[in-house]
Amino acid sequence: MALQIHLPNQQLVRFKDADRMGDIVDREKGKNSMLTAFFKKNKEDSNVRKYLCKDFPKHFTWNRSNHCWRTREHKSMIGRLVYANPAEGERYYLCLLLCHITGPTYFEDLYTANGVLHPTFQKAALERGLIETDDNLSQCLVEASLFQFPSALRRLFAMMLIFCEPGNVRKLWDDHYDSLSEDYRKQYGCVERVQNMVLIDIRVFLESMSKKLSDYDLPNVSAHIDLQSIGYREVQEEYSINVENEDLLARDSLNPDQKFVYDEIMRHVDENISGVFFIDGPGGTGKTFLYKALLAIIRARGLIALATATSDVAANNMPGGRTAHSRFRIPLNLDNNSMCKITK
Ligand SMILES: Nc1ncnc2c1ncn2[C@@H]1O[C@H](COP(=O)(O)OP(=O)(O)OP(=O)(O)O)[C@@H](O)[C@H]1O
Repeated sequence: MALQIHLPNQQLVRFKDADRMGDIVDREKGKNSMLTAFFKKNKEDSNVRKYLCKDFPKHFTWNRSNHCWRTREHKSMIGRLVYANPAEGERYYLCLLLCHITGPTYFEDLYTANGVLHPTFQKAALERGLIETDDNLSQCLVEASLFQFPSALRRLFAMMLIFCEPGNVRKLWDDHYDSLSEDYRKQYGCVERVQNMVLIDIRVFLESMSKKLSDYDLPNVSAHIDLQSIGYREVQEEYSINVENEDLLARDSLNPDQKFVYDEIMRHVDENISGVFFIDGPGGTGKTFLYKALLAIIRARGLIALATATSDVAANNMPGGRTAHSRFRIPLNLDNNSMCKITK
């Protein structure tokens, strides 16, 4: 049985389109979720406090109509918590705490570590030693700065923000600002401009992963900075894709079918004619080989070729490949008015 985990006052509420807001509130007011009922049970009965949240279903059954836990009489049941991804932030830390703390009676018990009430579950998890400090991230940036260009470091920094949830983003930024901005500091004298350029680079990476700079405790980009530079960065990113010699030479070893497609597409490029092509063939017949040859020749001419695929695995097979959702910022939930945002 999977236990639904939610942040304080964010339990799942089901309602029909026609339901009135007031009725929904009245109906849900006194209702316990699996989690709040778990707290309640712990509060009422000190004997059950020895169980972790995930083990609760082994000993209790969930009564759907009364929204409470009842002692399990017969069959055994294996419980589990619903999966939470580190990128979910606080919900992830709540799950982590619930996997280690027995008998909480309120959310406050989980916010508390070493007798201190912390403002976030993340801080409480950190104080309890359940997560590592940012030292490892900091160490990683120090190591990377020894052999990576600042542009790669900025990408790494953005990746850390998205996937590693640093506890103190501002400190990480302050500690590594010199390495993150090294190239811009050499080119430009204006301190404000350098900071803006570093932030805009990070913002581009974050936005390509559907995150915002404002989601993190980082300085703001000055309002007067040229917003076109975001588009400019994307163009720069495309121009910086390395063209492998092997892919350039692939043109000479295309088989007749591949050559036919290659010539047709390149004719459109050469004569600047728009066109849409659909290349199909059984697995292993050389479609990717052909795409690589096309991408290489177009990029070697100083033109931009965006390589996208619907899956990450397929995108990674092409140099500079990205998923279409990430590249064109395609919303996950589509309706008739959905639009993609990509700067031209
Ligand atoms: N003209 C060619 N000359 C030499 N090797 C080729 C040629 N075409 C394809 N190959 C090789 O054949 C193998 C399969 O090709 P590729 O991965 O391009 O196929 P695919 O059609 O994209 O497959 P899938 O649909 O499974 O992704 C690769 O190792 C590729 O390098």
